[in-house]
Amino acid sequence: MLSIAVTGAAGRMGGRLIAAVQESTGLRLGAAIERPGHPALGQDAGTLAGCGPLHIPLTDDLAAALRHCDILIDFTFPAVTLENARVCAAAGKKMVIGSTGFSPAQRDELATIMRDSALVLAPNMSVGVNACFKLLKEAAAILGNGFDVEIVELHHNKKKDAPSGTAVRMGEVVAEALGRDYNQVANYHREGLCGERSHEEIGMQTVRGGDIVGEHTVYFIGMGERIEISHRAMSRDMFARGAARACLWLSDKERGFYDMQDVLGLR
Ligand SMILES: NC(=O)C1=CN([C@@H]2O[C@H](COP(=O)(O)OP(=O)(O)OC[C@H]3O[C@@H](n4cnc5c(N)ncnc54)[C@H](OP(=O)(O)O)[C@@H]3O)[C@@H](O)[C@H]2O)C=CC1
Ligand SMILES: O=C(O)C1=N[C@H](C(=O)O)C[C@H](O)C1
Repeated sequence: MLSIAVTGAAGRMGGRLIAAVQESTGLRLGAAIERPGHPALGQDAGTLAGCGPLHIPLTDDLAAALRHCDILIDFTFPAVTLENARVCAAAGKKMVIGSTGFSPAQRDELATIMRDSALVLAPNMSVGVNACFKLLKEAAAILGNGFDVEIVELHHNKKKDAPSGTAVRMGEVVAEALGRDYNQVANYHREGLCGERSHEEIGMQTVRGGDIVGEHTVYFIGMGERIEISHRAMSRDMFARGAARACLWLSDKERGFYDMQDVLGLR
């Protein structure tokens, strides 16, 4: 039985992660961590997550919590994740990371911090979105350069990063399949007399509002026809179940930097 620690335990994903861990054969919650000063500190993690008392109070002491845990699941924010990774690396523990919004430099820093351990980092842990990554690669390869690519993502009004990590990964997958450099061709902003669309660019559009869990559509727009590949998340549970699955998959990995394509055998 693997003992799992969850950071950001009182957050939107935190509760779903605790429930998914408790529901997974082979996993049990070992600790739930929140930031120092959080009003939920001391409350029972299971009760907070809505899955009944687990007699595990929320703590702000990650290092102490990790002593009796095997893997940390971290869905927080890049700067917090990097701090948590340092504590994990020092304790020789593995990580499953769902935080989004890492800069390339932060991603490199994470790889350096965790070089002697094993981690799964993925902007989206759902099976559906990971299947979409494969479909997008195939679609881009078939359609080639004859179609303009635009990506639109919709999320709730509390989301802090834009565009979503999933939308960026979708853009990277399509760009790579078309032989383009995503960082050169991504266009995040059109306003005023901005000129005609270049053929190579990939437009990235962000919508924020209400309680939308997460929706992504990639448009391949040609002359006289259009293909749309869409994913709609109806709840956060499949992200959490993906993270639990990643923990089980990591159990026999000593070191390495993986993502959900590895976990799901889609590479
Ligand atoms: N990979 C995937 O499949 C998915 C990824 N995500 C990503 O997960 C991340 C979190 O999303 P969401 O749950 O909606 O965000 P929330 O803001 O609801 O949750 C983040 C939690 O982390 C807490 N926190 C802040 N600092 C620390 C700290 N030092 N130690 C422990 N906890 C801390 C926050 O506390 P406080 O609010 O008080 O600051 C909050 O409770 C985002 O980056 C999001 O994009 C989301 C869904 C799926
Ligand atoms: O913040 C969220 O909510 C989500 N974030 C992830 C992302 O940025 O891609 C995944 C999911 O769409 C929900």
